[in-house]
Amino acid sequence: MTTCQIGILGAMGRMGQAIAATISATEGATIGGAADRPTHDMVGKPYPFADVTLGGSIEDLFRSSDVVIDFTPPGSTAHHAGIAAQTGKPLIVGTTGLKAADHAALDDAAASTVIVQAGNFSLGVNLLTALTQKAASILGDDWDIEILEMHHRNKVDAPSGTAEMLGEAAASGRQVNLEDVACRSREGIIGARPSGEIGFATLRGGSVIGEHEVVFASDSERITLSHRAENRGLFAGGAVRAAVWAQGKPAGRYTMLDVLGLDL
Ligand SMILES: NC(=O)C1=CN([C@@H]2O[C@H](COP(=O)(O)OP(=O)(O)OC[C@H]3O[C@@H](n4cnc5c(N)ncnc54)[C@H](OP(=O)(O)O)[C@@H]3O)[C@@H](O)[C@H]2O)C=CC1
Ligand SMILES: O=C(O)C1=N[C@H](C(=O)O)C[C@H](O)C1
Repeated sequence: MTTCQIGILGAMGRMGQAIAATISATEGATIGGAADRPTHDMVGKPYPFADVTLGGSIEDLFRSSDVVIDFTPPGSTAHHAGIAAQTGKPLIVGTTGLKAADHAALDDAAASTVIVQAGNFSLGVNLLTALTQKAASILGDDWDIEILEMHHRNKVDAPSGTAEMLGEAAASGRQVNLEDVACRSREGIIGARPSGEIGFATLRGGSVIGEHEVVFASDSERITLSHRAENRGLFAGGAVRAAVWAQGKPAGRYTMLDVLGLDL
């Protein structure tokens, strides 16, 4: 069995550390390299979670790896996608808060390599998106859809990538474009809720790993679909599974649903 050498980008972060622990416990996978922000204090020193030196060069990380997993803050994804395209090595993107330009760069890179991108790599959340789409396709506009999320105080983007995935699933179930019906924040005298709106609410506090609820509310009953992450290992496990899956796949843009073989 050949070993998949996985490079970790954002290796000193919360997710980087969880990914290192997962790779170390995964048969058939090893850490091909670890890199973080070039100005990070630890660059050039031994990476505490594997027998490699922490690097600051993304190009070097791609060179030493078969596949790279990227969980870095928003802002660098388009750059990372460009290097994946140049090297032809698969890139697994967990970063959230992506903008249209990031998605365009990922689409471009997917012409020459494998890109797997997901706002959430857990099995439970990906199943929740399927359930959300199904419920939204059955329930009419007299059911209001609201998506609630809570995360730790250090999260920098809102709504979460998962909330956006759930919003996309609800909109697709209703056969509408999310951007035409989304309301991502409310304040002041906002008037009555428009029919067909898909609303979002963001909570931040403490060390919450990730909690999401999709509420379907009618005049006489309410359905709530929810997911709670108990640790970061579930995201890391999904990302490492995606990295191993990506090896040898044809160039293209994929999601965790492709990796899991779930057909929405
Ligand atoms: N899709 C999914 O399933 C999940 C996605 N996420 C997403 O992953 C991302 C990271 O989350 P988390 O690990 O909690 O964040 P952290 O801030 O803990 O970790 C990010 C790491 O990346 C480093 N970094 C910053 N800029 C760069 C760069 N240009 N190149 C390389 N490394 C860099 C940071 O260094 P420094 O702190 O010094 O700047 C830090 O060590 C977020 O967007 C989050 O929403 C998180 C969990 C699950
Ligand atoms: O930043 C986080 O921590 C998380 N981010 C992802 C998101 O934005 O949905 C996934 C998970 O909920 C944790």
